[in-house]
Amino acid sequence: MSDPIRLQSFITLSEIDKSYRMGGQTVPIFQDLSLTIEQGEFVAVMGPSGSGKSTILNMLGGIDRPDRGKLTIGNSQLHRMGEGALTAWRAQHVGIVFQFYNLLPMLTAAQNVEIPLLLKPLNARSRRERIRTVLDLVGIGDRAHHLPSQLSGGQQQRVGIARALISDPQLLLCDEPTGDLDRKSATEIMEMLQFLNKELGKTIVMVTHDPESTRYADRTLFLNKGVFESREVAA
Ligand SMILES: Nc1ncnc2c1ncn2[C@@H]1O[C@H](COP(=O)(O)OP(=O)(O)OP(=O)(O)O)[C@@H](O)[C@H]1O
Repeated sequence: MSDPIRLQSFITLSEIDKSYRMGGQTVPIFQDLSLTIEQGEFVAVMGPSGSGKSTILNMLGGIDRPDRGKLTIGNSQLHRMGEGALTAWRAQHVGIVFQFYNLLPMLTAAQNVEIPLLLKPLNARSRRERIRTVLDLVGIGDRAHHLPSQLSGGQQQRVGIARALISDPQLLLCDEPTGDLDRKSATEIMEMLQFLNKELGKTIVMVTHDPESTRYADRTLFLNKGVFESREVAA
């Protein structure tokens, strides 16, 4: 018998309103925004500065909350969760990859990757094994004891991806993952994300300004002033 949960979308934003308070004024970002993303999809989001791309990523990561509407990811109803529950949910279900890597400069690659595990009840050996596994997976097992300053931009981003993967989340949120990289490193990082999507089944939502990077996605969404435009991408 088919499992009805599997027939639902993995991510559903339904009639979302979101605004910010600025100097006593309310600035609306989204009104009635709806979107669905399937499990295992790789979705790119493009759009001009200020169109709301980061706000969407923040809501999907449980960092920011909608003012109104429903946001479900898997079986979790994020719009019903308080801050503590969202933090716990994020630690288990989401990995975030940043444009400027967000690595701590005084920690080695392995120590940076370990950070999300610090609050988990794991013994030192399983911790070390998991770290080694993800560093090998992203191709920098031989750089485990290097500091970020001893790594190239592409290698630092691999450490960032390893840190995002360490808790084995279903969802990866990538905020301009190639924005700080030259073309060759950008291509390597996009091939890595494609591998994680196609081979490991990670659902990926990636904000990008780089049309080349969208070629790796199943679907590209264009956001303009808080509204998704329907237009085709020239691959
Ligand atoms: N914490 C906040 N307080 C007030 N306004 C905010 C806040 N965060 C975002 N905004 C506003 O919301 C709008 C959307 O911002 P957002 O960062 O989502 O855009 P973006 O598409 O990611 O832009 P960029 O490409 O420049 O990063 C902008 O007008 C921004 O000024």
